[in-house]
Amino acid sequence: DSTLSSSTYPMEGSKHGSSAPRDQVLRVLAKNEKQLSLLRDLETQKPQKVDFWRGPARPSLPVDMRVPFSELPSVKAYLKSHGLAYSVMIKDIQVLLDEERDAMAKSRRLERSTNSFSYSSYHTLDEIYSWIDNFVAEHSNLVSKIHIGKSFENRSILVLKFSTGGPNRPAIWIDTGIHSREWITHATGIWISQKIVDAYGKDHVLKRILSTMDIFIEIVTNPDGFAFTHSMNRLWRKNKSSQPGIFCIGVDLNRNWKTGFGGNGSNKNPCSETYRGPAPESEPEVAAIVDFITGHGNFKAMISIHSYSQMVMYPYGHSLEPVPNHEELFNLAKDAVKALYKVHGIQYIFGSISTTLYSASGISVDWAYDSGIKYAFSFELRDTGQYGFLLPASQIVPTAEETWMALQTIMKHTLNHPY
Ligand SMILES: CC(C)C[C@H](C(=O)O)[C@H](C)S
Ligand SMILES: [Zn+2]
Repeated sequence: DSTLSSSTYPMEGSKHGSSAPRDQVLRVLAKNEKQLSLLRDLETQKPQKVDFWRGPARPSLPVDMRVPFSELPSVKAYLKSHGLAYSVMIKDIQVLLDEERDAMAKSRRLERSTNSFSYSSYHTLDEIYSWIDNFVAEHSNLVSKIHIGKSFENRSILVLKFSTGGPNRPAIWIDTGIHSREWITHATGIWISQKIVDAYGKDHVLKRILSTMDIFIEIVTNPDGFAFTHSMNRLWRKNKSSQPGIFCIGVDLNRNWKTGFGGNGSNKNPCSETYRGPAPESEPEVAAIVDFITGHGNFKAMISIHSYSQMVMYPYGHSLEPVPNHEELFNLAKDAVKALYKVHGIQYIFGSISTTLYSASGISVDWAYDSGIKYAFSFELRDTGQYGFLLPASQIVPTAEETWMALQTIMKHTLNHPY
């Protein structure tokens, strides 16, 4: 029931998927709008020929697309016939998938033998949920676990609350994993959670932040999709909701929010990777967050973390209209990117979503902004395409360390600019 003909990768057990995919990821440099629209046409063909890892945005930004092995000849011919220059970015996805799975198996053996948790490895949903229980039990003075709802397939949706007391303090929201294939984001969310409890006693900025504000982190924002990336399709992006009579599965949870819902930059085709769903907040994973944040009523910042491309962006995605405090957000994004760069020399770009990347409607940070949360950002973590979503586990800690500095910059600004 995947939207792409041949792209299932049974991860557990079998060495090679049932369909030995040998899919490739091509990087296409479109010279102009005409060429970009030729690429967009590829997505809507039946059966879907390509899965955009980086969708058509602007001529200066590369388009990365995964092509099933069986479609490679026709897609390459299509590109050539339209004068679309391309290079092979990943020549055989299965090699990276095998390396990733072997690394996880090795780490799992070590974790079990030493009864420890490795912050430099990727984990399954069950491993993350049991880490959450141990983590909360170990740091109950600072952390608690909140159950904000159930996913479409009835999995618990969990949020970590970091608080030093006081009812309903001004709060900061961080979510990772809304797109299930963006594994570096869950791993970063876990590392950052650990960093908060580690640094709380020592880091004076963090101490100041937690003396007046609460921090909420939702690590697995799309649990059904995440479980599916481990079981059947590592490159799954959406949730797993289904509708009677509709063949394709899943809604893009970052197109299902009310603000700008249905605009261009989202797709009404259920087989599209950016399918917005039948109605705003139709998806339980989105409704749970909306209800929680609205019910709390005192959130001052939202940071939604994605991968990949190395960007820090702010609203709007659904319109080219600058938001009222766009200058403040531009300067804050610039400071965040500078703080990030200082750690490992990784260069991010920044700006508003619609001008920096592409128009995207029904996204979480536009909803947050229009709900009064003035400091709303969407991060795109490493890398810029060498590995894409299949970023090696060796880059988890370096990525998390630099992301932490960007987050601290935004949290400090929020603390110093109460509203
Ligand atoms: C704020 C938006 C544009 C983020 C983007 C997406 O949801 O498409 C990620 C890169 S997947
Ligand atoms: Zn994403």
